[in-house]
Amino acid sequence: MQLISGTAVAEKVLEECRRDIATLAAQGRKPGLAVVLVGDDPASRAYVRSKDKKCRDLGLHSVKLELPASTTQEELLAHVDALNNDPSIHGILVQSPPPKHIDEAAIVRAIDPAKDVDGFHPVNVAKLALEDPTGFVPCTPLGCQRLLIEAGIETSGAHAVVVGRSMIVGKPMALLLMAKGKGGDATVTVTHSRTKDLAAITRTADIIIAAIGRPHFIKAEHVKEGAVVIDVGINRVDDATSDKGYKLVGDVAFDEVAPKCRAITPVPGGVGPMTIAMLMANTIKACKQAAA
Ligand SMILES: Nc1nc(=O)c2c([nH]1)NC[C@@H]1CN(c3ccc(C(=O)N[C@@H](CCC(=O)O)C(=O)O)cc3)C=[N+]21
Repeated sequence: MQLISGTAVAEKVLEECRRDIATLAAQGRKPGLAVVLVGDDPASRAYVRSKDKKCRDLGLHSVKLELPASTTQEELLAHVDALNNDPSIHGILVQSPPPKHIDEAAIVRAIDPAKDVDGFHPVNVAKLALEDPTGFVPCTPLGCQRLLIEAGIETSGAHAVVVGRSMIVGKPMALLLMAKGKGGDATVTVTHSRTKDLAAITRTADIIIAAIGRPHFIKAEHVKEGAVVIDVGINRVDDATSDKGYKLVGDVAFDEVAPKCRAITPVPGGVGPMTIAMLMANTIKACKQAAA
C-alpha cells in the first residue's frame, strides 16, 4: 500500500510557485490574492489563516478581508467590485459558505472571471467543460488530479468513480478525469446520495474520489482490492483527547480501507494541503495571464 503524501506533493507545487514568483519579480510583478470571509465560522477562519500564512511564506501579496456576519449583499458586491478593479489583486476568493442571507451564486457571478481563482464562475465552469486551458479549475479537484499524476497512477482507460456531485469538487473532478491528456482519459462514473447500491458501483472502481462530506462513509465493502482512493473529506469530529477538542477525519474509513488499496491519501496531510497549493498556483497563473 502506497500512502500518497499531499504534504510532500504540495511542497513540490509550492517550489514551482516560488520559481514562478522569482521570474515575475524580475519583471517587476507580484501576484496578489484577496480572500474574503463573511462571518466567523471557526473552520473557515482556520482555512483563511493558513492561506494567508502560505501567501506570506511565498512572497505573494495577500489581502484578507474579514467582514461581519451582518454584511449585506450590496456591501459584499461593493467589496468584490473594488477588488475586480484593483490591479494589485490577481485572484479573488470569497470563502464558502457565506451566511444564509447572502446570494452566493450572485457573488460568484460578480467576480471577474479572470480573477476567479476558485474556478466557480460560469465562464470558468464552461472553460473546464470545453477543455480551454485559459480557464481556472477549482483548487481541490485540480489538487486531486495532480496527486494522481505525481503518485504515478495511470488514469487513462481507468474506471474512476466520483462519489459526490458538488459544484466545488464532484462535478469538476469528473470533468477533469474525463478530459483528454495527462491525469484524464478515464472512464468516469459520478455517484451521489440518490445512487442505488453505491457499493456495487464503487467496487468496480480502479480509482475512487470520495467527496461526500460525511465522516468515514466509504468502508472496506465499497472498495475492490488494488484500488486507488483519494479522500477529499475534511470533517471535524469531537475528540476529547485532542487539545483542540476535535480531530479531522476524511470521508473514508482509513483503517479498514487502506489495507485493500494500491494507494490512498490520508486526512490530514492529503488533499487539504494540495487545495492551498493549487490556489497559489492559480493566483500565479492569473497574474501571468493579466500581463499577457
Ligand atoms: N471559496 C472557497 N474556496 C475554497 O477552497 C474553500 C472554501 N471556499 N471554503 C472551505 C473549503 C475548505 N478548504 C480547505 C482547504 C485546505 C485545508 C487543509 O489544508 N487542511 C489540512 C489540515 C488543516 C488543519 O489541521 O486544520 C489537511 O487536510 O491536512 C482544509 C480545508 C477550502 N475551502
